[in-house]
Amino acid sequence: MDSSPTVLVTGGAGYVGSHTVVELLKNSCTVVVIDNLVNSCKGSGTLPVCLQRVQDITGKPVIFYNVDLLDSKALGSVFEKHKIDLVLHFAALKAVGESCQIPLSYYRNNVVGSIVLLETMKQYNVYKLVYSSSATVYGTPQYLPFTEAHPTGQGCTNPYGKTKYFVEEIIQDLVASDKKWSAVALRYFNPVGAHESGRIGEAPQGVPNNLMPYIAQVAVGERKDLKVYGSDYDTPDGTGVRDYIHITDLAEGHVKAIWRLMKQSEPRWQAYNLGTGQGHSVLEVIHAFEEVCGRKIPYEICPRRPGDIASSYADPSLAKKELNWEAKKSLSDMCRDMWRWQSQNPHGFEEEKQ
Ligand SMILES: NC(=O)c1ccc[n+]([C@@H]2O[C@H](COP(=O)([O-])OP(=O)(O)OC[C@H]3O[C@@H](n4cnc5c(N)ncnc54)[C@H](O)[C@@H]3O)[C@@H](O)[C@H]2O)c1
Ligand SMILES: O=c1ccn([C@@H]2O[C@H](COP(=O)(O)OP(=O)(O)O[C@H]3O[C@H](CO)[C@H](O)[C@H](O)[C@H]3O)[C@@H](O)[C@H]2O)c(=O)[nH]1
Repeated sequence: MDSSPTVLVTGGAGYVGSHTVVELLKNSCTVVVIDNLVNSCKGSGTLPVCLQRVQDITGKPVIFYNVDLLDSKALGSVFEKHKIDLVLHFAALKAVGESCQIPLSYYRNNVVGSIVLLETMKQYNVYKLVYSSSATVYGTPQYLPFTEAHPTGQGCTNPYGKTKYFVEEIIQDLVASDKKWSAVALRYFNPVGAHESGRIGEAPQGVPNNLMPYIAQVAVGERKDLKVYGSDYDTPDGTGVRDYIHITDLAEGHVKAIWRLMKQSEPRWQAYNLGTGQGHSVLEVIHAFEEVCGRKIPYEICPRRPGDIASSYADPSLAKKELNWEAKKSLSDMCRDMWRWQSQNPHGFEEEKQ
């Protein structure tokens, strides 16, 4: 990195945020995290456990504030205390099923929360933003692989997905309104795995919604068997195909995005796909996981999960061209690191909770 910016990371105690903080510290950034801990590890000291472990991994300090995005006064006081150069905005609620039950909470937290953040940034003359978006904004594929030019918003079937789309639109309007702003939306495909140290990883509260954490909990004996949602899709083996991406590769994509924003002279908006470009079926993931953990993953074939699509994978070439980023790690690497994290921390960060 040319210079070493001070980066505000919203939601930095979460899964993607904590892994990205490691990469930021490795790249000599000063990191200020805000998180209200609604979906993260807790802690006994001044730092949540996951960020204590980030400090152990990197040997560098993390500045942390337990602040809710919706609390504009508390948020403003963080901007008062630190000269922020750029914001990475991860904080959001992300459970698809829950978003259908409590949509207003999702719109308030993810959309209003983002607006409060953008207003505060403007108030403190901070105009550079990296936004955590999702391949979910593409909805049902009109073609594959998804390019950034694929239509967005039309097939978003749940409130969570709509919040990701709406915030992208809000940011684009803002960038168009004032040339001081520049923003990058990173559209993640399916982030999985854990830091190679096995010290930080994804720790879902309750029953995992996503495939890889569920498989890992079956492997470690926390759950009996996996339900495979559908075997009659139009895919090579009939099960759903996704573009799984190692969390460390994803985290590195954020550093590349920062680099670009720091250098960029023209104000602009750009979305980038962060994926490997390769799809893997549910059965392929199960078998890859069995290889690394040396255990059988019992599963049963069940009906399709409502709202699921058959296949989703990225064309990641724009990120390679413009960010000089590409995913390096294989499905086997993802499973190996996931297994190390899960087997060393069968209850996530819980042992160290108060
Ligand atoms: N993990 C995925 O599969 C995935 C895929 C696509 C996009 N994303 C996006 O990436 C971002 C991070 O996802 P994640 O998997 O790390 O989720 P996560 O739940 O692990 O992390 C989000 C963090 O934000 C915090 N948070 C939520 N609302 C907040 C608020 N109002 N104020 C302060 N903090 C708040 C939570 O406590 C949590 O620590 C989200 O925006 C999500 O929509 C995630
Ligand atoms: O217990 C499970 C869980 C999942 N699956 C299957 O595994 C595949 C992956 O499912 P995930 O829930 O892990 O991931 P999704 O692609 O459905 O969704 C994730 O990626 C999307 C982006 O593409 C959105 O960001 C969304 O919020 C996020 O959960 C799908 O075919 C799904 O049907 C199972 O068979 N059993």
